[in-house]
Amino acid sequence: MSKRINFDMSSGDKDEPPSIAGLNAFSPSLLADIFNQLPEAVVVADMSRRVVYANPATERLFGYCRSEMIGQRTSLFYAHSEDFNEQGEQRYNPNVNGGMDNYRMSYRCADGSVFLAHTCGGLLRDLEGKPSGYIALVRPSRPMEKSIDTLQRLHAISANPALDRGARIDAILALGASHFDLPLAIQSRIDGEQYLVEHCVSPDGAVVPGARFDLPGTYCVTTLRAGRPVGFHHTAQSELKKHPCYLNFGLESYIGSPIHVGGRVYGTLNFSSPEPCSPFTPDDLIFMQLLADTVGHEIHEREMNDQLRALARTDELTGLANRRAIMETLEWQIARARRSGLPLCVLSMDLDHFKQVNDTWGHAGGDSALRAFARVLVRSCREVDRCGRLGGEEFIMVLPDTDLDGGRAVAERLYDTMAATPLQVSDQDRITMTFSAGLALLRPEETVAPLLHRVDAALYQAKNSGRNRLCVAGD
Ligand SMILES: Nc1nc2c(ncn2[C@@H]2O[C@H](COP(=O)(O)OP(=O)(O)OP(=O)(O)O)[C@@H](O)[C@H]2O)c(=O)[nH]1
Repeated sequence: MSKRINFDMSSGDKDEPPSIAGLNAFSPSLLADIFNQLPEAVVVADMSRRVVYANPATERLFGYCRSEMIGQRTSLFYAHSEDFNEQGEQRYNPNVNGGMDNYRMSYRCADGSVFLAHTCGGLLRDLEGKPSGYIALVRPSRPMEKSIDTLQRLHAISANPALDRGARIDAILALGASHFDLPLAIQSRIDGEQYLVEHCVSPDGAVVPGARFDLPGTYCVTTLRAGRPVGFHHTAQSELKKHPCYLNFGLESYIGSPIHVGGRVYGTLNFSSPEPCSPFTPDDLIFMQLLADTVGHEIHEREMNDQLRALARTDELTGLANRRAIMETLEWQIARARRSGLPLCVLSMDLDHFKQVNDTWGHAGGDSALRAFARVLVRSCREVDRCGRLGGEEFIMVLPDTDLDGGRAVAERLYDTMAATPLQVSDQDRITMTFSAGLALLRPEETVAPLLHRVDAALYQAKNSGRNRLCVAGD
């Protein structure tokens, strides 16, 4: 049968904290067991403020081993000696009436770095109520609950169908900035020695998407060299104090990770601040990796979607725009020409006697000729022109800001190039091929279908009147 214990939690007075008298008798090692497991640093000092106990979390947080702390004055931990004196007046003296108290304090680690932390501390009294010493619990800035909360938020962002991929990355940056309590958040793409900001959270607007920096001038060069998450919480106190990023931007604290996309290093995710912060824990670095992996996944998905979209709009054989893509371009260019009042021409082309190529050199020979013709088209047009393959041996060119004279000039150039460029149909053979073409100028108020109808009619006319020629569409 289990032993019943009276924890005596029900103090009659609601303002009094519950008593835990009896617990010690139940388990004398209880307090030590708890202190050993706590993520908070627990320091107990005697009446002269010399350390008599420090738990394992104190060693981790401050970087001293226990023997270096025991017997030392607690001034060892303070960043500023005046704080030690002030706390001695306010809290850590036998004359204070209150018990434990919560406050924030700047501390200094064994390596000289400084951090801010929440502290709960005050006077201890013995069983007779006489002052016996002092205790302080120093809480690292990110307790476990905060990490769980951040994880839940991260999941909510990734699973939110209302957010597009860019909005998700922005939301992850904001989440990471709040998690680490570092105001500047950047997702970068690395392009050679260039650091390109793709997404950022920058409270003062000092960094904007599209900004470029030399990679060696950023802390991320360190992260990329390490190939894993890296964090430093007080640059002035570290070997990075001569780093150009510190000299130019004065960023005291930084945590960052490489972003991997499809097995390659894409860029970095990083959070930073002009202020020093609490030292980063191993958990922080794991968390950093998790955020960077999530961003990497979003970028990978975006790239795959872009590739799929491009594939759905590309003619597989020639790499030109396919019918669907060229129709969209035409719609868009017609709307643009209406707004601008500038002319728009469409040139439709069909290789002559193409069937004979297939019959002589086989389908592969015909495919080779189609690819070679596509290359001629791409080489002959301006960047703003769009070439497409409608199917079979029929091709089209959309020529913005081009009148009929301009369209004729394009066609003539193509005829000259084709006459001078035999197309490859097999390993050994190249043949000179001709094509027939129809040209039409967009009329006011005309839409895609009637325009294409007129171009087709002109092409048909070119075929019927002997091939290897251009006919211009009339009414
Ligand atoms: N190799 C290859 N042949 C294709 C492709 N698409 C259509 N063809 C062939 O292209 C040929 C078109 O023949 P026709 O419509 O008679 O045209 P043509 O021989 O060029 O004659 P004209 O246009 O009147 O000068 C057919 O043999 C089709 O099978 C393709 O993607 N690859």
